[in-house]
Amino acid sequence: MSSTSAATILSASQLRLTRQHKTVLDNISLNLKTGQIITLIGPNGCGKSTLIKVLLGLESADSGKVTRRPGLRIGYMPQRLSLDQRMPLTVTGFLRLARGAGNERIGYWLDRLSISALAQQSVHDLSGGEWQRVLLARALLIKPDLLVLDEPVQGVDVQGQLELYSLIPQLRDELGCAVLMVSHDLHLVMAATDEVICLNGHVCCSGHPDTVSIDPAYIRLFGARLQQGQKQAPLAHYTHHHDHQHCADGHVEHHAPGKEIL
Ligand SMILES: Nc1ncnc2c1ncn2[C@@H]1O[C@H](COP(=O)(O)OP(=O)(O)OP(=O)(O)O)[C@@H](O)[C@H]1O
Repeated sequence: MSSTSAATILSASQLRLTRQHKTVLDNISLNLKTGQIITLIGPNGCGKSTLIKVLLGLESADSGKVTRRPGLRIGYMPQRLSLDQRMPLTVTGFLRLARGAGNERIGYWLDRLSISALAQQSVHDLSGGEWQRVLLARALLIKPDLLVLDEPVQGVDVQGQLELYSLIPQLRDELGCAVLMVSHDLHLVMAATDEVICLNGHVCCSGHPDTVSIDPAYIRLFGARLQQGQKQAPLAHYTHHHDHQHCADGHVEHHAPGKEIL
């Protein structure tokens, strides 16, 4: 399905949120359609997780509007999920707690995510990467219309990151859902996303990776492209090509044209 003709399932308009005198979200608007994969990127503390929580209705913005399609099923893989260490819980037991999770579906997703061998293992004994896959299975179990992944490759080794990112468009196709994810791994995520939104309190820049990747501004933002004959792209650098400055209290000071800050 072409994302331009697809239905909007979630939109945000002019979101603003301040916490302890710091502007965390400043005039954020976005539109997410069925089948679309949008990735939020930006430095630590730039508001990515907060934006996700506001979009999901877990936190309220001070102003602005979030509209979710009525009845929208959201599978959310949070950045962190603490479990009571004293509670004995196997992976299967944990997944059974998800809404609508029967043994057959649990078995399917464990197999699909290559973690069947962990089915009876205690959740407290999982490695970081294994736990991420279990959390992903949990998000998938509810047959989401929207899959929200907050840093899905945290604690995952490089091979595992490649596998997980290549899985995301497959899951989108299989479920016919939209995906909204947070990532720091620009070079890995480019192939697995339709649109990148670069956040730093406000939206610094955004666009389709194919278009953005041939734009000189993209190269300044995310590093050099693959050169002819080069087998591997250099790791993307996180640098901002800014026409504005972020002040300590979160407000943004704009500069006159020609006075850009790199
Ligand atoms: N309840 C709160 N009270 C005060 N400050 C908060 C609160 N919630 C978030 N913040 C601040 O808002 C900013 C954005 O936090 P957020 O977790 O959204 O960042 P992030 O982009 O997800 O960061 P990271 O990449 O490190 O996960 C941070 O500076 C954080 O300290």
